[in-house]
Amino acid sequence: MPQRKSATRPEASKISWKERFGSLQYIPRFFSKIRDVSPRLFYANLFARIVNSATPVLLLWVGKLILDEVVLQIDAADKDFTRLWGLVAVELGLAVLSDLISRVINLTDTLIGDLYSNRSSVEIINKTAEIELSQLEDTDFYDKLERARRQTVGRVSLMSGIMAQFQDSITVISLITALVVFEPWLIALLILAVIPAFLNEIKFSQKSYSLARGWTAERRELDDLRYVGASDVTAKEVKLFGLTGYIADRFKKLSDEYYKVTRKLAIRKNLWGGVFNVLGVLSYYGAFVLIIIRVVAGVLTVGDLTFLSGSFNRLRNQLQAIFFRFSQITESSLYLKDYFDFLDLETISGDSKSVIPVPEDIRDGLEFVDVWFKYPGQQDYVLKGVNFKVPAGKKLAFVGENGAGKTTLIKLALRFYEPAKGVILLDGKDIREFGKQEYQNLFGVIFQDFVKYNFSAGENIAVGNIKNVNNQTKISEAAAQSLADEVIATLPRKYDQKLGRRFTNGLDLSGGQWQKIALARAYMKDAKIAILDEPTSALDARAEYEAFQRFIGLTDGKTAIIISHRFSTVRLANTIVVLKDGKVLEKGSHETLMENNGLYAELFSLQAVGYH
Ligand SMILES: Nc1ncnc2c1ncn2[C@@H]1O[C@H](COP(=O)(O)OP(=O)(O)OP(=O)(O)O)[C@@H](O)[C@H]1O
Repeated sequence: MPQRKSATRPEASKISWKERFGSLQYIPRFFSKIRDVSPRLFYANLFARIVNSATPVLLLWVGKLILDEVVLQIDAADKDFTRLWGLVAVELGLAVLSDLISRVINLTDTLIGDLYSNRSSVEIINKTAEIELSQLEDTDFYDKLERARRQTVGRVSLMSGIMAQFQDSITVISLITALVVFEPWLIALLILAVIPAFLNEIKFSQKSYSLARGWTAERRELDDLRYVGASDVTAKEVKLFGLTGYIADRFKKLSDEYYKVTRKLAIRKNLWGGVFNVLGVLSYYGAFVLIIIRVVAGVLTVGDLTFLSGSFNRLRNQLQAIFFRFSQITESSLYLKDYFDFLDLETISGDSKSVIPVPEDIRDGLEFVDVWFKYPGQQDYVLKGVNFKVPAGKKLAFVGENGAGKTTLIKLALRFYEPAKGVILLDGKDIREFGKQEYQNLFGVIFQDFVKYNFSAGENIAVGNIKNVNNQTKISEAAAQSLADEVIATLPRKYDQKLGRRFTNGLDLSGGQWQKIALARAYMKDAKIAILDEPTSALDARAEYEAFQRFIGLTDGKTAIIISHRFSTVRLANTIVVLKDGKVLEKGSHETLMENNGLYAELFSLQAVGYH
């Protein structure tokens, strides 16, 4: 594995102040989404915050009145504590109320946060479904998706952050008003105390975002290494090949590099933060001394002293919190930009305006006419002028060496990608003219890398046509057709047996058993065109032969494409297309190809020898 040099690292891709603050424009859209999750909770939260924003200044004010009353009573000849106890009761009431409201705020924050995070996860899942495979395979795009996904939790704290900001701003306004009325010069001191710390905060949070963003790919690599090094899926190989040291080492190297840059930034941020904080403390004590002097001179009362110094201190802390949070908010809203960018992403090849209906029944067949294709961002063509036809109701098989382009042909037939040149026709019509969804619905496809869902056995079959997830008859029939019923009969909880090892009570199957389950998906829907891309490679030779014979028998009269490396299977097809380096080398029935004595005949004989 080539080691990358630190010099080639994306040294904190620069983000301008405009970009930084520009991202705040996403906040209204973000809030309207939050409100829509639950207007009741949202407005309750807002109301509670408004009420609670007034309590600090009220508490300080009542505290001042209490002290003044105490001083009054000390000197009074006729002591009367009625007012004093009344004030203490008010103070107590305010404190209890403030605590209760804080709890309401916390509760509604959590509830809205949970609801919103659930909803946005669903949104991301839905959006991903709309996106073209070619986009999903693009690294830049994948980074964007990654950032959007990672932020599900971050967005919740962003919400409470903004709400708290709103609440604190009201508190600050009330405290400032109190200070302006009493001692306006205190405000000047206050500005001196907080502005430098604020600028420092902004500067460093911007740097840390740039850094994290610049390192997205590396952080993804770290995640991947963490997964490879510590997962049940990889454990077998990692242990056997003794890879732990190698993986841990790679992880350590990369994470150390990342740590070094983040440490440097964290130290600088905290050093400067410390300096500016001292400035803040000095200004507070400056203000304190000035107030004391005025109290001693008799201009202010002792109550005023506690009120003003309390207000000043509270205001300083509150302002610092606001500024600190502000930089967090602008940082999170940069992620918000990633999230909305993702949601707003144009799905590239949407249907053209005038789509034509897909055929009810395939009459002519599926035809590739001089199809050329290369993967996005790649230099070389993977398909180079491919021509073949799957006549309606017939079975066609692809054979060819690894990497010849068989799966790519399927991806093109399914419109996951578009040909660079040439055209694919269904019943004589360019497949791009059909509505994509309707067109893709014509197919029943099982890929070689089919997904092993951590669902029940029944659901794992039903995914072939999820509408029928509750139709046990249909699921059992499909299982019987693919011989998955024999596998299911051995499971303790039969169709309800959870598969996979991820969850407790889950049961893993052998490769061949999984394939039988996956194969059953092909029988779940009455697809017009069935495609099996090597989903039977883990079956033993006899089982695969049997599976295909059944498949051909059960889909009699249906159009089907089969990819297999086993010639005993391939020969069952009506037409066989031999691919080599993205070109069709030969095509015809088994008999014709054997007579031709070309590559097919050679490979067939080679395998036949292997069987004897
Ligand atoms: N997403 C992709 N991006 C770039 N290149 C790809 C991608 N998928 C496949 N390729 C390349 O396209 C070529 C054809 O791959 P394809 O999967 O179609 O081969 P195949 O004939 O199905 O092989 P196998 O028998 O091993 O399954 C290969 O050289 C492969 O490296």
